[in-house]
Amino acid sequence: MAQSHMHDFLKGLPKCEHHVHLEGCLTPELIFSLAKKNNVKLPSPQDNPAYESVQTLEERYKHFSSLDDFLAFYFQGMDVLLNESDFADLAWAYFQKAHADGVHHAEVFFDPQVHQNRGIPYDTIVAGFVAGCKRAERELGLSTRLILCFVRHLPVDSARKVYEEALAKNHFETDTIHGLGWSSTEVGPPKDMFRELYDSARSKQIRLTAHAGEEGDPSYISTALELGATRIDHGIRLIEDPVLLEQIAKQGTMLTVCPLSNVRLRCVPSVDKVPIRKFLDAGVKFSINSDDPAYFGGYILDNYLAVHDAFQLAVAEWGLIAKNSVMGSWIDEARKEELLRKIDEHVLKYEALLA
Ligand SMILES: Nc1ncnc2[nH]cnc12
Ligand SMILES: [Zn+2]
Repeated sequence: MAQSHMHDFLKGLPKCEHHVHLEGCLTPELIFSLAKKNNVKLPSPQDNPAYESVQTLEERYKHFSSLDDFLAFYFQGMDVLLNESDFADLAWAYFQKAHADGVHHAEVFFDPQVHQNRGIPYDTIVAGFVAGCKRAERELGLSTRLILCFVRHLPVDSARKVYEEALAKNHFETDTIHGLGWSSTEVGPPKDMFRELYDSARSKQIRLTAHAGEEGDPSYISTALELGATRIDHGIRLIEDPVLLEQIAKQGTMLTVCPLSNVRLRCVPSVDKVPIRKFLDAGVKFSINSDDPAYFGGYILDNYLAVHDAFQLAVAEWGLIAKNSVMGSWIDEARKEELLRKIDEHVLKYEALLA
């Protein structure tokens, strides 16, 4: 297919995004403007991480040496979020961009422990993000899911505290928060540090996902599965364990792959080394996602285009990826049917266009 047609096809292909951190949508422009509005003092150019200007920050983002090097900037950037409206505006900015990129359904992560640690109340964070989600549903027709992420660099006690607060407020039963994940630094803290919390959540039928197999070896993935995760965020190192790979393919567990993130965080040297072709050949289901688009040089469509550049997938293969993304979403059957139909129509139109 001609390149320009392929761009139009991928832009219009109905997408689901399952792996995007709302705090990872905080662009350098927004960091500097919110710092000014909220009177937050950013670290000086001599500090690490350093904040001098939008341009120097953007430049620095091109040279992350690892996940932890990135996380220092990611957690620092969040300091500028103070008010409910800051959280709502951040989510809304993401949803507008996602909608323009052809996203119909978005499942978004947030890291409440990190905000609570700097004195922001749980209610401020959740009310702001929920408002952004509701606005996207109302004004853009997107369906949304909000996933609370435990972070691996803070004590389990702080995760327990936020989990208990969400439970006490009935946020899981009222579809305010639709599931739990874990993220942040991978190698170092105990692999199963959230065992007790995930056991409890599992007994309450709360949906579970987990970041695993990004920098960490495949045993991080098997631990996440053992603790009850039904999706794996990243999971690219699955390719190093053929037995686990076969098990995941057989179970139909979906990986939420983030190609541009993997390159920026040096998990792979280039997009063509993300195991897209291997996953397709092995029947491993995956979606393609942006992770932290403000930090990694692209939103979801940029990730789709980068994968296409690297792998030259056929229209039918893109149709399969889009449909697997729908099937791996935490939505009801009717919404799944609706999105699957839209994908079929879109694929048919482009096949016909080029026949
Ligand atoms: N890529 C990533 N890996 C782990 N934790 C994260 N938090 C935000 N982005 C992340
Ligand atoms: Zn992530």
